[in-house]
Amino acid sequence: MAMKKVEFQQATLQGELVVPGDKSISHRAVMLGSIAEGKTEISGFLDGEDCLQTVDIFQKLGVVVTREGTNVTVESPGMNGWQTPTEELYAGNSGTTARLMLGILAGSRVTSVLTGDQYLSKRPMNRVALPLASMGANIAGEEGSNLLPLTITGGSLVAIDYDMPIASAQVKSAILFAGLNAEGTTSVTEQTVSRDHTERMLEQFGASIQREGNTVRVEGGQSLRGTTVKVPGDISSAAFFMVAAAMTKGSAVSFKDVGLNPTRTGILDVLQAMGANIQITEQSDSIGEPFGTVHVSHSTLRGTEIGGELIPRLIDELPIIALLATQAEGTTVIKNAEELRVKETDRIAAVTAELKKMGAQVEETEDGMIIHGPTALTGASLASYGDHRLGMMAGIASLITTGPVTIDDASCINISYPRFFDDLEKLAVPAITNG
Ligand SMILES: O=C(O)C1=C[C@@H](OP(=O)(O)O)[C@@H](O)[C@H](O)C1
Ligand SMILES: C=C(OP(=O)(O)O)C(=O)O
Repeated sequence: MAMKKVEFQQATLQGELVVPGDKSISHRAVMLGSIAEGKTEISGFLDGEDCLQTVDIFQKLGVVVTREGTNVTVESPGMNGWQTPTEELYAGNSGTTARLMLGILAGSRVTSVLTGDQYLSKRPMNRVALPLASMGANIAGEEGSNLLPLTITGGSLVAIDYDMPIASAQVKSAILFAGLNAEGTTSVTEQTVSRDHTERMLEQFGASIQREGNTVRVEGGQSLRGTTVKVPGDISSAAFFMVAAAMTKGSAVSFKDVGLNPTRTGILDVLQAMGANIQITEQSDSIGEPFGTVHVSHSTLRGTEIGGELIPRLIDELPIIALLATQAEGTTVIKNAEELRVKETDRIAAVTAELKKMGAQVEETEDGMIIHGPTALTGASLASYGDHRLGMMAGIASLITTGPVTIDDASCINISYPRFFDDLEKLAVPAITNG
């Protein structure tokens, strides 16, 4: 437990920030690099706990993964050359690791046991285990449980056509990974489009996939070859400081080389709809993923409605968006976000409870929140629930509260943004020196 007191006395944020590498892309680069035969060189890798857990799992499978800071090299014999692990494969707090590994291990030649921390062990795995079972996967829980720990006995799989009942890139990716090893052509159809990093990266590794409308098809039996992956900055991490810059007077921050994949940029749409000043420059997609520099500066904000197809495009940003809404004039409605209830914690209940402790006017609904603003917030003792996004929301809240914010356990922030407080201190200029 690392309790942390944060006091910024209504600071202003100014300067330039290079946020850490994208978490979703970092996981997938190590996964595909390990499935592929040969050498994969990754730069800009996120050295947060979640992605390091993915590295550790492949090392236990006999893949040589070496890391020097944010440069990672993966040397693999290809997935048919993996060794049966002698230890359990521990996914830590990472839902992405657990769900995607189920899809990968199901079609491998090894038997393994996948485990997770106390939070991950409560998160639903049936969303992947059931469609994988219909492909012939052998995944078994303890005494009939469908939660982690799960034993996966790799074996031959058959293709399926899967209509996704929920918008989840983790489910889509798990099925596509399994489809790579299945007999026939697997298709996944989404009602609402979720992040498409898996599809993009499969192509980078030499796989042939077909994308038609909301359907992706992958033919089984393809072999992948190692490649070079450049990971852009994580817009989900940048979102915390984007919100901070938008809501604190006098702030102006530039985010360099941040990922701008359209399936991830819902935060920019919301900031714009709320009246924030945003400019995007230096755009490029030379690395298989669009990226660029985003400039955000303070302005008066108004409430907005967030729901429908926008939700998967900003799902991890909703805790910090809820804080932003407390500073906007009028009402912000967040709906269709019931997926928040099965993240690292129930993020609807947790965000509502923590914002209320600071005096926010926020109401919990079944599938979201209703927030009225603007409200002056007061410092409070906040809980992170072991959830990195809650911990960072509390850290950013300290910029606008009168009095300090105390976070019961801030160590969970290392899951996705180990340098979070360093970056916060680097950008913060005490209001008093700014006049
Ligand atoms: O595929 C991914 O990398 C992720 C997908 C999302 O989860 P769901 O697929 O459960 O929506 C997101 O919340 C998570 O942080 C990362
Ligand atoms: C939900 C998240 O991640 P995961 O599902 O990988 O634990 C997140 O990073 O906010």
